[in-house]
Amino acid sequence: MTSGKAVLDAHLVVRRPGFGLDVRLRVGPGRVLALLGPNGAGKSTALRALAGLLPLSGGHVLVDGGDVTAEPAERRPVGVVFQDYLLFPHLSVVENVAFGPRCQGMPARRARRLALDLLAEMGLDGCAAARPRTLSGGQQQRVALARALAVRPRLLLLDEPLAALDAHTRVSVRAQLRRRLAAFAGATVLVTHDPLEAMVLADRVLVLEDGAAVQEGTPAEVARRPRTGYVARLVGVNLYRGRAAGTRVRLAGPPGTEVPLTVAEPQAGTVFAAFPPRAVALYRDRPGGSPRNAWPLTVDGVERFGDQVRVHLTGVLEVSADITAAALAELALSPGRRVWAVVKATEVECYPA
Ligand SMILES: Nc1ncnc2c1ncn2[C@@H]1O[C@H](COP(=O)(O)OP(=O)(O)OP(=O)(O)O)[C@@H](O)[C@H]1O
Repeated sequence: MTSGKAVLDAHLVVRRPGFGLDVRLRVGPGRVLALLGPNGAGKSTALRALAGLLPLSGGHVLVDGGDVTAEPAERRPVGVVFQDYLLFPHLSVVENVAFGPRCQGMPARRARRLALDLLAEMGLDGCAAARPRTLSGGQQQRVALARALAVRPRLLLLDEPLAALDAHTRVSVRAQLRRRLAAFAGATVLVTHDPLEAMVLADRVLVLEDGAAVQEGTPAEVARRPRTGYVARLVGVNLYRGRAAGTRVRLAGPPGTEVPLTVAEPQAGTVFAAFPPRAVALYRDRPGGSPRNAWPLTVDGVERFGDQVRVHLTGVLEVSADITAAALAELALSPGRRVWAVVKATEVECYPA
């Protein structure tokens, strides 16, 4: 969000030898922001700074307009779900959930009642007396979420919330988590390096690389118009930079060369041009009808995904193409083979850089 009342308004500056984080975050009521980025980008550092577990070198953290920058973790209206949940192994599930409210001074009976209500909401009533380690990964994740919500936070922080789960469990827990987050009235910041998790769970995505925000937008905007090679690879699109004059774009090719590209909508100046691998058609010989975006390239590698095949091509451009297994056999593609790659102008997304 860019205007209106923010639950979270933060400028996080952290400096340590060899690494600097400098990022601004605004999240409105009921909204979910995903911090997406590669290993070492600073995602966990940002989350720990928001939680008050790491001092800031500069900047501020405002929650509902109140300055909590100098407040210790336990005095902030913040609930945290850590990557490996960090449930207390010697406490029962209900005691785990009641722990935060007890620390805040709530009488034991009320804290227990609140914890039982939260567990019931999460479909965990039957597990209240159990020890956390006897639960499944998905159940532990829900206990961790209930524990974070028990302190009635205004800001919910989730660190790689699904990373500890196996792929099968992750799908169902992701859907449940999405529903829980939709019901939460405060602001949520979640950290992930899984683009699907960011796309499914968040309203907005902020991409962090090397301690700085390189892109922010809705999941659809980020996926459709990536602005860095990291994002393009994540969402699986071919991304180039070039200079546009009308519908003609000159892409930077190998050093000292330019590769012409035709796009559908006129543009001017420095642009990004992106197209998905499924938009690339491959031919053994130069196709007739002289399509304008046709490049002779060399097959560099072939990967199979079920009955789809991703072909990596090199030459004047690096291009990924998705074709069917049948097309792969028909074209007899293998590394080193020369092919023509063709992309329609209407398939290219072109936007200012
Ligand atoms: N406690 C620490 N002390 C010193 N340096 C640290 C500490 N924790 C992380 N770093 C360094 O700070 C930088 C940012 O790390 P951070 O863990 O925030 O990145 P991340 O985006 O969360 O990565 P990952 O996805 O691997 O968890 C990295 O260079 C990392 O090596």
